[in-house]
Amino acid sequence: MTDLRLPLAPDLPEEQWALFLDIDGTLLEHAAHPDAVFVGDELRQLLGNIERRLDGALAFITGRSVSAVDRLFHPLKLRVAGLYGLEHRLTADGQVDTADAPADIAALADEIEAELGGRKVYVERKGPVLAIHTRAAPQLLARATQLVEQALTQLPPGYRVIAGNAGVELMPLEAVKGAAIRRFMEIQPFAARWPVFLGDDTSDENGFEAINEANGISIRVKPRGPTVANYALDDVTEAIAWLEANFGAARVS
Ligand SMILES: O=P(O)(O)OC[C@H]1O[C@H](O[C@H]2O[C@H](CO)[C@@H](O)[C@H](O)[C@H]2O)[C@H](O)[C@@H](O)[C@@H]1O
Repeated sequence: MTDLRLPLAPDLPEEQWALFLDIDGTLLEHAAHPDAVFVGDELRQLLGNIERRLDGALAFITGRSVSAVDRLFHPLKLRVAGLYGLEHRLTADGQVDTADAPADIAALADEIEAELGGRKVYVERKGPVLAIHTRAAPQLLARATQLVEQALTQLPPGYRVIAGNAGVELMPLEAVKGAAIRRFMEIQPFAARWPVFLGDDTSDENGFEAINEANGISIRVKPRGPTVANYALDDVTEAIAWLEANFGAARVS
């Protein structure tokens, strides 16, 4: 991992780009609850314009489920890797392919919710992925992490725990953003383009690795810790301004 003092993302030259975007903390400011984020019409319009200008080579790469993404950005529908790549929608209007879950984690979610649910902790059930959000109760992050790590010991092999942004998530090992990006890069309209990925979180690091391997442009928004990304942008506002400047109305891919 490289130093935190990364150069700011530069203006990109005219090229055939493929753009991959994390959502929370990159395109959207964080909110107290996952459903409380704000998606403005300007952002919807910008993303729609970019999608057209890149001939469709734009995909969300997110920890949210595809259905949650569609609800947030409605009526805009884009290509998506949801649940860290356990779900894929390879065309904007296509079907959602979902990987099999190694185990049913609903009972574990019930147990964690029974202890923490009434204490401002939100247990987000995403099928094979479980997110415990402690943004509204930061003093319970350590306990939430402990409970999820205990849950891991009750599951068959094939799961891992990662730190979320103000929370912790339990997910299958196959849930990795790098694999999701590589999958898109094998198909049209992404193949043979130069990949760009903007993300802000630990779970985005492996996406940056996939981008770096392909000699693409990896950008960490608001870097707070070690990162393998090549460039940085200060915050969500700067990320959107950079997207507008490089892929928005004034530019053609
Ligand atoms: O991969 P991402 O698109 O960045 O999604 C990561 C997780 O984002 C959401 O949780 C985070 O954002 C919430 C809204 O700001 C915030 O309340 C929470 O504390 C954050 O962890 C989403 O709810 C998760 O499912 C995603 O995995």
